[in-house]
Amino acid sequence: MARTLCRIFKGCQSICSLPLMKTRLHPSASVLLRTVCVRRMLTLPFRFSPKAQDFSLPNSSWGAEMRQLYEHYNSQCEEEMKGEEKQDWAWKRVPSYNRTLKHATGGVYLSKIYQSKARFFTRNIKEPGAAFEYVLFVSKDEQKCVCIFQAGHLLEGPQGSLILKNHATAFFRRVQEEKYWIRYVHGGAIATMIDTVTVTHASVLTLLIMTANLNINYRRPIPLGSTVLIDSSLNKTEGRKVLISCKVTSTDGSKLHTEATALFVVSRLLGG
Ligand SMILES: CCCCCCCC/C=C\CCCCCCCC(=O)SCCNC(=O)CCNC(=O)[C@H](O)C(C)(C)COP(=O)(O)OP(=O)(O)OC[C@H]1O[C@@H](n2cnc3c(N)ncnc32)[C@H](O)[C@@H]1OP(=O)(O)O
Repeated sequence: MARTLCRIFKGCQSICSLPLMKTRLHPSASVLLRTVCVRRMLTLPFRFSPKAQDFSLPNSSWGAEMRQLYEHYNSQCEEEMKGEEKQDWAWKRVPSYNRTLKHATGGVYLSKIYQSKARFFTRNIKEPGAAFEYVLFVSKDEQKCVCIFQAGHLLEGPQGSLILKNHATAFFRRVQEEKYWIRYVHGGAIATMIDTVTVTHASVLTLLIMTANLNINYRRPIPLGSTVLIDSSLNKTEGRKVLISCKVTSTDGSKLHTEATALFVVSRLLGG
């Protein structure tokens, strides 16, 4: 018992010594310190063990569209990193792990307590491409975040028909044929991705936040297996509140699938 408590204490000490934890907001938390945030983001990968698997890297399940978009944004990151001035990047890919606590330096003691069957919700399916396949990029000025999301078969929601209304007769004749049905992504899965993207965006701006409100309008269903873009933009910050809006569109931007606003509240620990 005493040894366990000692371990917990040491674990807390080492976690609190992370650069992340050293960052403090002004008590009012109304001013978001851009320079601090940029420095934090640039040092992000070093807080994690090199053994951790980064799930935001391409894998065999990625379709052509997903790869193409990844190359597009990733090349913008690389271009900026080629130069001597490493801080002058336009976009940065956000690494993604399935066990944040385990792989965060110093987090080992905490993860032992939870004996770590715990997995990050969007990264808890082993089979690549089966569920949430995504990669996030944040922009240099921290006002924008973009996510390329490929929705896997385990995210099945409602079913719909490929047949247009004016072809209804043909549709009813062939209603038995499976090929006339299409599966769409579950609304809860879409909400999860919106929460993930907007919370990541808000995390770039400040620390220790919670989603307080998520308001979603589903405009057009997302076909299962398809790739979409999730764009988030900062609306405003007000005291401890960070308001972000988000759109889910087709990859060419022509179809609006979902739009949302999210409110995050900074923890009282930081916000006073
Ligand atoms: C290179 C990149 C680097 C970044 C890398 C980062 C990676 C990150 C990636 C991955 C990690 C992400 C992990 C995923 C997590 C996903 C997010 C979630 O799922 S969070 C779980 C669901 N949310 C909850 O369980 C909250 C439960 N609610 C609460 O705990 C409290 O209600 C809380 C904290 C939200 C607020 O409580 P109070 O006591 O601190 O604050 P009060 O005084 O109530 O509110 C403060 C202000 O906010 C307004 N407010 C609060 N709730 C509101 C609401 N629902 N609607 C509108 N306004 C609200 C209030 O009216 C008040 O406004 P006035 O200051 O008076 O102007």
